[in-house]
Amino acid sequence: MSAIFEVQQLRRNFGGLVVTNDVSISMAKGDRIALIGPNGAGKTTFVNLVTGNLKPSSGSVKLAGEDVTALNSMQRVRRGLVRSFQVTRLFYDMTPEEHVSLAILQREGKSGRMFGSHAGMREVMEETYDILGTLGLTALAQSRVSEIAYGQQRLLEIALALALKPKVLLLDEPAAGVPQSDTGRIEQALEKLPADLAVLMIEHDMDLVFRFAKRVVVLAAGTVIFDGSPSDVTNDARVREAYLGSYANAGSAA
Ligand SMILES: Nc1ncnc2c1ncn2[C@@H]1O[C@H](COP(=O)(O)OP(=O)(O)OP(=O)(O)O)[C@@H](O)[C@H]1O
Repeated sequence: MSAIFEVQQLRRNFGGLVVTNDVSISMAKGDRIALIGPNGAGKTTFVNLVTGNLKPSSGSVKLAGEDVTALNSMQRVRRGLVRSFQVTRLFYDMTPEEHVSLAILQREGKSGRMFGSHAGMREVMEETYDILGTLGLTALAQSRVSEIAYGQQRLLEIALALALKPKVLLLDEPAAGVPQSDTGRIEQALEKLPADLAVLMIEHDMDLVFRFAKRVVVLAAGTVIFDGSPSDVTNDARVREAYLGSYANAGSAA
């Protein structure tokens, strides 16, 4: 199958430090990939390079065959390369329904005006409730964000990303800060993401990684040291070494 998303030889130096070392990753429609690695491996830097928040020293990013390396992050979003929003960008006095419908209107370049037409409004509301349903948020559609649990706020971030109609969705630690008792809800929501959407997830919660991912890519010191099946990753000698090294150095690991 042809790649919907192709990163080739992406490299980023900070002074003499190579933080992203010629990373290549290719994704087809419907892929479910987890990007893991010890603390400081370069995962966040990689996502920032891919989204256009950071300029690479060399290498390229292609989306649906188009080279987007020279485009800024908004231009990439418009073409379908979307990263989940951060909870800090939610408005606590607004409802999930308002957040998602406004994101759809923004995508359509119609911020607010479409509410003038009944047909237009109905379409926006149908799409809003489809997306909220996918993420299990329908019952909370009209609650204030300040009243809903943190795990559900994180699901709303993903809802906002879906409202932008992504081809490729980058999820930055969707379970971070979520109590263990609520991670099942995140897992169920991720299972219901559109089947043809390509999803790359950075996550430290290994249970979630193993349940979600069909493929795991491991970064260590900016380099891809493993790209393969979840069943093989735990037995890979380089991966074990990278994690053991990070335990020894930092006392913790992803
Ligand atoms: N702007 C910068 N200038 C210099 N060094 C940087 C900069 N940004 C990141 N680094 C370094 O790049 C390395 C990778 O950092 P990055 O945050 O991408 O790792 P990470 O895998 O996301 O880590 P974590 O899992 O802890 O979030 C680290 O050594 C970090 O100190």
